[in-house]
Amino acid sequence: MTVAEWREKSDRICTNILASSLFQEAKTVLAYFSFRQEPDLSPLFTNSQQTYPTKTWGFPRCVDQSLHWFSWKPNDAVEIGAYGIREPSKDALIISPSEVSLILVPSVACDYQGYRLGYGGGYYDRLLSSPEWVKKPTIGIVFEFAYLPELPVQAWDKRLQGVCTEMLLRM
Ligand SMILES: Nc1nc2c(c(=O)[nH]1)N(C=O)[C@@H](CNc1ccc(C(=O)N[C@@H](CCC(=O)O)C(=O)O)cc1)CN2
Ligand SMILES: Nc1ncnc2c1ncn2[C@@H]1O[C@H](COP(=O)(O)OP(=O)(O)OP(=O)(O)O)[C@@H](O)[C@H]1O
Repeated sequence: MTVAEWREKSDRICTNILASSLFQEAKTVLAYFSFRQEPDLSPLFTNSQQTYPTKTWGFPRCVDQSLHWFSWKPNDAVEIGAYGIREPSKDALIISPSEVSLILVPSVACDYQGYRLGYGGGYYDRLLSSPEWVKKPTIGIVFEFAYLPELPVQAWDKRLQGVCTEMLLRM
């Protein structure tokens, strides 16, 4: 994918997310800082869309085998964490599960059943198997070419409620 195509498709994904009532009604949203060539959601949480200060955005830090969530807003510090992925500072405000109304999940691929392929750390499967997170609305974020009829499923794989591509947001 060229950088221009990546930017264009990422922007369309952002537009689809912005149009959804689930997003519009969410006060606190968990997202991710794009790495490699994942869809880039940064237009949503940097100044351009002005979701700040109306929304609180949470981003993960990898701590041992778990994801810990911290708030981040434009101009806050970012650190380079495990795997070379950007992370909020560990001194940022902690986001507690009770305040979270939507999780945007980075995905290598998603299937029509909502099953997700990630980078193999098992982080989101572990997160979504714990009682305080299990009922949270989740949207897998993928480019259309990675939205597939069926992925191989393992016993621990958790289904996502929705999938968003540059073509559609399906819940
Ligand atoms: N942008 C972004 N942030 C994220 C995630 C993500 O998928 N995307 N994560 C989502 O969990 C966590 C990081 N998880 C990761 C898990 C594995 C690898 C990784 O480099 N895996 C090896 C293969 C390992 C294997 O298959 O056994 C690789 O891809 O070379 C990177 C990140 C937290 N933050
Ligand atoms: N609920 C869980 N409890 C303990 N271990 C788990 C759990 N879910 C997954 N794992 C372990 O995590 C490992 C990686 O899982 P998988 O390959 O599905 O990761 P992934 O979804 O691609 O990764 P990521 O979420 O980090 O992008 C597996 O070996 C699995 O044993």
